[in-house]
Amino acid sequence: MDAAMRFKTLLLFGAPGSGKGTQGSILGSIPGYVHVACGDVFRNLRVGSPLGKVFLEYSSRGALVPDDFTVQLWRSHIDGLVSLQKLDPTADTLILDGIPRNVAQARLMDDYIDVERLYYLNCEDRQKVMTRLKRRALHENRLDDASDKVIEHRLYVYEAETAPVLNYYPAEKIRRIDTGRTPVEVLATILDDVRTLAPVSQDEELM
Ligand SMILES: Nc1ncnc2c1ncn2[C@@H]1O[C@H](COP(=O)(O)OP(=O)(O)O)[C@@H](O)[C@H]1O
Repeated sequence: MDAAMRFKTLLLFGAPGSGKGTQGSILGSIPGYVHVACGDVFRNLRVGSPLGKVFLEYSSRGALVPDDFTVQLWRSHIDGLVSLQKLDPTADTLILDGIPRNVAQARLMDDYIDVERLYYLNCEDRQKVMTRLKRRALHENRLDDASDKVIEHRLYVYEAETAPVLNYYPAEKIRRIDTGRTPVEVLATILDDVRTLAPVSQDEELM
């Protein structure tokens, strides 16, 4: 893709259970913003399909799915949104959650996305994170968060493979947000910043 055609993108970044999905789905309901959660793209694969089997094989033990496979799947999901006209590459801003999850993915995605901000949702309280993940596992029937062992492994993978992504993007694009607070407070902090980046609407330009 032409470099000038890269998707304007805001990244939601943070450990499992840090609230990326909660914030992403709210932000994605704002006109002009489209939320894509990589985990949801995987979970929507049919369990019996070859791709669905690959996903289950890795996610059930809390491991990352291989990079090429992940970025290709993400890319075809995005292409699908564009062809269904749910995403307008010339006007919309992508809100990505759960991808890139390591530096190799960040590199593979550079051709497609222009990262304007990375919101680093950080929760110091590990116990709070464990509680959130277990509650979600019960509600959403998620295999990966059903056992302490798998959760521990997911948190380990985050520290070892995902956290280094923070050094990949320029520091001035990163905003660190404490997610020990309520979702409303976290949202307000993100929105305060998002509005400084929001494109001026055509109506305003005409005024
Ligand atoms: N970008 C990615 N790269 C590799 N694996 C991924 C990626 N996104 C999701 N997965 C797989 O899907 C699982 C669930 O991801 P996700 O729903 O984003 O969980 P959470 O937000 O709780 O971390 C991960 O543990 C991993 O196996």
